[in-house]
Amino acid sequence: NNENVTVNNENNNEQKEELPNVVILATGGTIAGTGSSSTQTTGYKSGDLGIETLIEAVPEMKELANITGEQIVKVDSTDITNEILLKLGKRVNELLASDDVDGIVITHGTDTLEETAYFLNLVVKSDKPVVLTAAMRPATAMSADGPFNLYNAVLLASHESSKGKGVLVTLNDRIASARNITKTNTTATDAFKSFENGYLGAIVAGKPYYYNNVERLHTTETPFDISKIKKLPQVDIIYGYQNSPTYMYKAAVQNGAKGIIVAAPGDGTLSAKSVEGVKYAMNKGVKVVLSSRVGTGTVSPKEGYITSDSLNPQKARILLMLALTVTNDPQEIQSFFDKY
Ligand SMILES: NC(=O)C[C@H](N)C(=O)O
Repeated sequence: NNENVTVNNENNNEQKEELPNVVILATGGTIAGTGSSSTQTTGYKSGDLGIETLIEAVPEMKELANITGEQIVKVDSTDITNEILLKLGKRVNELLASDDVDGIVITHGTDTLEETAYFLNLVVKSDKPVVLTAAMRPATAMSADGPFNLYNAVLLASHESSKGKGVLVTLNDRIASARNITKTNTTATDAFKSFENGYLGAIVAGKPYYYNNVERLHTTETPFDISKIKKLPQVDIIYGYQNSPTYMYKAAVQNGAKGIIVAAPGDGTLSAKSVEGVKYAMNKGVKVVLSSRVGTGTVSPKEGYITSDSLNPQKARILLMLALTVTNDPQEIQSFFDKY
């Protein structure tokens, strides 16, 4: 059983008083992935290595912080479930409530990293740094990107200047807000891009440089309290395309969806058949949010519909799940999309 293993990189009397205390929560992904050769960069085993091995691989982190590690789960990020999100969010809040923890790093798979990052951005109740990092190349690959990304994440998590900026994501020496970062490439090491106000900053010569502020509200500024939530409402995403049928909306409703995100072809545009599906779902009390499959841009307001602002479908799903834990009022839900 690899869950909740706690390892310290130093025994306690070697912990340095003057250094901040950073906890690394490991969830799996390619950063913990292993292949059969140094040139294997696809088809490797995701989430294979434990947190101890990740920490041992980057002894330089000990100069930055006293490091403790915990294994939350060991999965490919496509297997991160709502239950895991809740477990992770609750653990982060529990740790940050302690005076002995100054910051948190989360290692994660890249495929759904933006979903977990945005979830935490909405539910963490602290202004201490929470930083997600990942890798595009497995730990066994030549020029693996994981170790330096992990080092940079610990650097950010232990830095005063990272406080109060919401949940951060770092890969490739860049610092991004969880709100704006997204994966844009299947395999390249520069897969992550930050849209809207771009990156918050960069890490240069071992120092974070912040240039932009986060305008959207986050962490302590949201009403979402997961401490007592056992299950998140089911929200599904339905793609829009030429000739798309209505039955997927019916299937979602019949299978218990409380919310549906439409990954619409353009600016929240719906085909006649999609409108039929959306109306069917809305008549059953299901909340429908129009997002876009385009990848960038804001969905403009539409009379009678909730729109996702600039949140892509997978992030809109995260916000709608949380919104439905506090309200069923479409106008209030829209106000969350306008603010967060
Ligand atoms: N680069 C990665 O981490 C991809 C992997 N499939 C994951 O998301 O867990």
